[in-house]
Amino acid sequence: MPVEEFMAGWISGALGLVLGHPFDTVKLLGFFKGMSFPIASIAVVNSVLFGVYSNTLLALTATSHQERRAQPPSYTHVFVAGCTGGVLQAYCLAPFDLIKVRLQNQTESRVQPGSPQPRYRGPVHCAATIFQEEGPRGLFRGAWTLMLRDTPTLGIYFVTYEGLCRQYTPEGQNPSSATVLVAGGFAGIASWVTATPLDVIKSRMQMDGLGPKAYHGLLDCMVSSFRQEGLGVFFRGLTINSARAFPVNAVTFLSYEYFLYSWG
Ligand SMILES: C[N+](C)(C)CCCC[C@H](N)C(=O)O
Repeated sequence: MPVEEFMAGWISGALGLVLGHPFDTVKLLGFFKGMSFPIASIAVVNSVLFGVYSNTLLALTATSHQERRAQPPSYTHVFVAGCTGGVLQAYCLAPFDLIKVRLQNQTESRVQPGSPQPRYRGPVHCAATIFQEEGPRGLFRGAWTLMLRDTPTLGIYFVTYEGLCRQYTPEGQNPSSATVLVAGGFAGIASWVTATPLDVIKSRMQMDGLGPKAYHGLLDCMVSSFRQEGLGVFFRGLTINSARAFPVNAVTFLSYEYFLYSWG
């Protein structure tokens, strides 16, 4: 199994995340809360995504990354490979994402004297507490929704990227850096726009392990969120998600292509 894609995915994911940092902190309101942790986890997760994507394409089309410019795979194959990468990355992401969401939603301040002790003192303490209070399966709370969020939307991600690259690149050539940046940026936006409704629901499911249960499952969470807050609830965070998605994914794809090119 070719491993360069895993390595390129690893490094490019980390680079993309550094750029996304300011956007994530705005999204959080509490600056830097829960942010050191995703830097480490995104590298692992992105490596799984790109590695599985590329190796699935290899299995489907018998072409390596280098051969694919001359013999481009069909969009159906790109979509299926993206979805496959999406399923596995969601599974790896689930516990990290849960911890991030729990830390982000903590309102108690750690620094102000006299304020109540925060429930979680940091990512490791958070993981240990969830494990103790909610059991090992508790660490995968919301994983199913995360998988539903990421599977089709990562298919869309790679199809958008490939489609835009092909559109603006003469046949048989490698896309220019500018093309990769723009295609990567729009791939991120397309993926996040379609992922946002389930992203909202996913975070609510992840928070639901604390205190009395508010929802009986994914469908119940969707219906009651809709009833209480209207259709707009499914688009919460859409603007900030898209604004963040462009630079993060432009850099992710550029560095991914760059590393594969220079190694290959
Ligand atoms: C599928 N969904 C849109 C949720 C995630 C796309 C992941 C791409 C990148 N790691 C990023 O954080 O933007």
